Amino acid sequence: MDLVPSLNDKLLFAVPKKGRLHQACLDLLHGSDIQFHRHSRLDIALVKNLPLALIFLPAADIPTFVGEGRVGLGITGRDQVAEHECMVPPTATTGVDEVLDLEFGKCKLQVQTPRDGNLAKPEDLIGKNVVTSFTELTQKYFRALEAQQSGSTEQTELKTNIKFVGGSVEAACALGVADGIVDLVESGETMRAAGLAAISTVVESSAILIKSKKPSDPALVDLITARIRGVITAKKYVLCAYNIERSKLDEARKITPGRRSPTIISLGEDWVAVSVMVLAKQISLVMDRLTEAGACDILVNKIENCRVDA
Ligand SMILES: Nc1ncnc2c1ncn2[C@@H]1O[C@H](COP(=O)(O)OP(=O)(O)OP(=O)(O)O)[C@@H](O)[C@H]1O
Ligand SMILES: O=P(O)(O)OC[C@H]1O[C@H](OP(=O)(O)OP(=O)(O)O)[C@H](O)[C@@H]1O
Repeated sequence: MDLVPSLNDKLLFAVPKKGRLHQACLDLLHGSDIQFHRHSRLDIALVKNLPLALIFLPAADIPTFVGEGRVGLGITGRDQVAEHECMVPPTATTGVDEVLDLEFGKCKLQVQTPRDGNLAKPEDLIGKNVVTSFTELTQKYFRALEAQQSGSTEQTELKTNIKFVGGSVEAACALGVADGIVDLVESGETMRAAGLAAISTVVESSAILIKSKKPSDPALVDLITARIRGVITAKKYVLCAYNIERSKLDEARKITPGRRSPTIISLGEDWVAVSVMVLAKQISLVMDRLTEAGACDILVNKIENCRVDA
C-alpha cells in the first residue's frame, strides 16, 4: 500500500517509534481519541477520525523532522530538542516551539564517573575521555567549563575528548573507553549497577509536545493540543466529593479550593455537598484533613478526561 500520496492534505504528527517514550505516547493518543491502524513494519499510519497521519520515528530524529517544517507536530524528550538546537540553531522559520510538557519521561542528563575513583568534580574530566550519546550538549557543557577554568572568553580547541556511542553508554568506563560519561538518569539503577555516581547535571528533561514554526493546519494543532492537555490534566487530578455541615464549609474550602472553586450544592438548611478537583498525589492528605474538619461521605473518583483552563 503506497501511503505517501495520501499524506499531502494531512497534518503530520511524529511519535517515538520505540524506546522509553513509545508506550506512553500510544496511551496519550488513545486517550485523545486519535484512532489509527498501523500496518506491521510501516512507520506511517493514517488517522481514521481526523485529517492527520502519524509518523513513527526515533525520538532523536523528531526535532529534525519537525524543525524542517514538513512534520507539523511531534513528541520527543526536551533533551533531544536541546541536543538538536546545539547542532542546528533555530531561525525565524526553522526549529521547533514547545507546546506542552507531557509530564512523563522525566530524567536528567548527568555527568557520571566511577564511584570508587578520584574524579569527583566535572572539572576533573577536563582533558580526559568522555563518552555520550549527546555529543552536542556535552561539548557545550565542557566548552563552558573549560572557559570558566581558564578565565578566558576566547574560543579555543576543546581539551576534553568527547566520543559518541549510540546506547549502553554506562559500559564505557568499565571497558576502559571513557574516564567519565554523560548519560540519562531516571531511577539511578543503571548508573549504580555500573559502579558510577552522578557529579553534575547537564539538562533536566521530560517528554514534550512540539510544533513546527508554520504548521500546515494550525487549527488542528490547537485541537490536538487541547485533547492532549485534557488527558494530562485528567491524570493529574481526581474528583473529590463530600458532605459537610454548612457551618464548617469555610474551613473545608481552605483544604479543597479547587482549580477555580469547588461546586457546592445545598442539602437543605444545615448541610452542603461539595465536589472539587484535587491533585491526585495530595488526595490522602486532603482526605485526612477533610475528616478532621468534619466532612463525611468522602468519595474520590478518577477523571477519565477533561477540558479545563490551563
Ligand atoms: N530512563 C529513562 N527514564 C525516563 N525517560 C527516559 C529514560 N531514558 C530515556 N528517556 C527519554 O526518552 C528519550 C528516548 O530515549 P530512548 O533511550 O528510549 O530512545 P531510543 O534510543 O529511541 O530507544 P532505544 O534506547 O530503545 O534505542 C530520551 O531522549 C529521554 O527524553
Ligand atoms: O536511571 P535508570 O532508571 O536506570 O534509567 C537510565 C537508563 O535509561 C536509558 O537507557 P535505556 O534503558 O533506554 O537503554 P539504552 O542504554 O540502550 O539507551 C539511559 O540511557 C540509561 O541507561
